[in-house]
Amino acid sequence: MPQGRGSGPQFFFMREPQLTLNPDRFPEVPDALHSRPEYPLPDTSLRIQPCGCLLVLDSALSRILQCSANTGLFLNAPAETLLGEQPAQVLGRRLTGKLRSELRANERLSGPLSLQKEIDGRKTRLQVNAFRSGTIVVVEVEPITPLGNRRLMGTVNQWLTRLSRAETPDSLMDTLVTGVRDITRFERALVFHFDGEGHGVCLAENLAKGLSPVLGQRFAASDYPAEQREKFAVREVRSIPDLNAAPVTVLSWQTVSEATVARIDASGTVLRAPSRRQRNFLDDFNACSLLSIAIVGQSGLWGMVTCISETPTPLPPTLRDAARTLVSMATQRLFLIKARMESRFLLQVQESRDCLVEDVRAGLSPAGMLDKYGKDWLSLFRSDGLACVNRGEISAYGATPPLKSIARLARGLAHRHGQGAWASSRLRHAPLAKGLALNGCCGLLAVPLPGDDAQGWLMLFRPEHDRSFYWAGRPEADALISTPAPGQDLHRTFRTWQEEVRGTGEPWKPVECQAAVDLGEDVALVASASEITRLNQMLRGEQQALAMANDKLREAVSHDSLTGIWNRYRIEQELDKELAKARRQKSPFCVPLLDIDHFKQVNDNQGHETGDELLRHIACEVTGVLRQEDAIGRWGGEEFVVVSTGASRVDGLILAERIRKAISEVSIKQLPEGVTASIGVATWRPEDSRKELVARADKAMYAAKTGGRNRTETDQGL
Ligand SMILES: Nc1nc2c(ncn2[C@@H]2O[C@H](COP(=O)(O)OP(=O)(O)OP(=O)(O)O)[C@@H](O)[C@H]2O)c(=O)[nH]1
Repeated sequence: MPQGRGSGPQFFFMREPQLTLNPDRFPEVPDALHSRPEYPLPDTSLRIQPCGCLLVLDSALSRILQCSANTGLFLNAPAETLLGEQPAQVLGRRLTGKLRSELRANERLSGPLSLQKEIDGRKTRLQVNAFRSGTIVVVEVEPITPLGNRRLMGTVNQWLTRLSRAETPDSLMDTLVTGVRDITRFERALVFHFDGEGHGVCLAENLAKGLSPVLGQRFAASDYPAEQREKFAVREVRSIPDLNAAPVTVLSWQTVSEATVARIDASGTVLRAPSRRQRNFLDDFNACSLLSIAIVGQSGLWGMVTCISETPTPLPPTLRDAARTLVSMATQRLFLIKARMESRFLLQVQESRDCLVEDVRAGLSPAGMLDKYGKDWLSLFRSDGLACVNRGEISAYGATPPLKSIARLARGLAHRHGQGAWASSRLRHAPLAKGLALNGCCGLLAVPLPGDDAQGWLMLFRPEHDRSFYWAGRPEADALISTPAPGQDLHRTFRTWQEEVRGTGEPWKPVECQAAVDLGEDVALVASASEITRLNQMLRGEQQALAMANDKLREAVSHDSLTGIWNRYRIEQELDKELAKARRQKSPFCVPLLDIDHFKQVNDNQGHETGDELLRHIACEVTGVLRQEDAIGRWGGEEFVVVSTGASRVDGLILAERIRKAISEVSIKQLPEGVTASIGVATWRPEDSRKELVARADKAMYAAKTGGRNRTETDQGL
């Protein structure tokens, strides 16, 4: 808390004005001014500080409509002699012409102008600032006090160089407060930043020995209402060299209508007298002088540099402008550093996204993505947990709420789908998390995954981030007095109050939300590519199964399931083909039909299984003794038909004997003595149908059976 150090000397600009006024109408004007009560000048509500004087001109800069009561001190012309006169009389023709031409196109001068006056026999340089406000022009005049031995330019340049070398916001702010204090000689220089709720946080401080620091303290938004902050972002500078210096009245020319007087808004002046709010703020610090310079970013007032002293601090416009130059340089540097930090972050996210997109072909599922990139993403987004809800499936990585809660969160977010990211650092208090187990997660950044089902989300979770806020005064108490009743004293006791903030996560930055939205788009892309890959794989699997089923079907249609050789249907086809060929080419062929002898006994004695095994062996052995171009098929039961293409009767007989021999050599474990077969060989005749041909082979086979079995007969003579 700042400590008082006693009151300082009176402000040096305060001199006795020359004008005399009615004390009833101008009670705040020092007594010396009230010696001419008959002087009927209309009062205005505007008061200025006595360190300069002010003129209000008409739009064409041809008349002085109003002026502060102290013009005599600075312009060598008492107020009553100026009202209604031409400004050129007091400002000179050249300066008035310059003002006129600059303010023709612009609202404000591009830079201050200067004026020289001889006051009390001494040449005095004055700084002139002017701006348009509606139909009037406000001109402020301040003396440029010599700075003695101070080499202001050199000092400013040194600080500008140091600011340009700062690499982090913290070092920049530290350099800024040190530089501004060095130039202005205030006792304390601070940087305040306004957070999202309008509270001011002291981020940097440079102060004289013996003063208590306020670094890190927070000032409630009610200390500096939003409307004031907005105005300050435009005005940019507030200077109060001496809070206790008596304000000077601004007087109006009698012919100026009351309506015009009422419309005059000179709140943009540097010289305007301190408001009650500013008085209270300075009282809190036991201070009596102030200089505030706004730090304005693209989205408005980011913060301000505030200098205060417990004693009056003369602040000639040159020093004020020098401090302003430092702040303006630091502002540019601050947003540059921030932009660089953000683009570094975005670049890292982009690199991760590039890797992810390369995985499109790999068909990485959401769970696979979290496994592969989860660690990187958590570190990039300063989070502890990640979840992906996609097509009803939930994948989680790191410290997240239970899957059930994630599903409920996704359902709660569903109506927001397509509206962009949803972020909270107080998840526990969000209606959508009501009653859910959160496993200590306090921050959630959820981005919708673009897609057909409009239900997908990428979620980032942050843990609880305990913080202690040190408030300069109790915020609730301030809120109570922010709209005081008339006459109520705005002053409050200045003391710090510690607020322990629990149950919240670290707030999400806008750039993090944007990066998460971009990442979500890629996650959705890879997830849908993975879905397509999965469907394709399924389709390929199904196609393979279908092909196998077709093969099996084809096999079943043409092959005998027990022996694996052709079945009757297929060997009949082969017979038909061979018959057609033989007819066409007049080429002979013969058909050996073989039947296992006493096969029933094998079944009866050794069992059906053994019978089957024997059939398989016989089919295999017989196939083995056939030529490549011959075909064999199971005709039924223990009967087999061979089609021996191009074979004559003799060839057929030789083949049949080879077959018979092969069968007689078949032996299996259960039937070591083996079996024999009887074979009937039919030879093609030109008039043959399939039926006739096979019937002759069958007859020949029966002849072999009846002839004693284990022998071959032909159809000769049949
Ligand atoms: N294990 C097995 N037996 C079969 C199969 N198909 C037919 N059989 C049997 O084969 C036997 C054929 O018997 P039979 O027609 O009496 O002829 P056989 O016992 O071989 O006597 P002959 O032909 O006169 O030498 C029957 O017992 C059928 O049940 C089969 O796929 N597996």
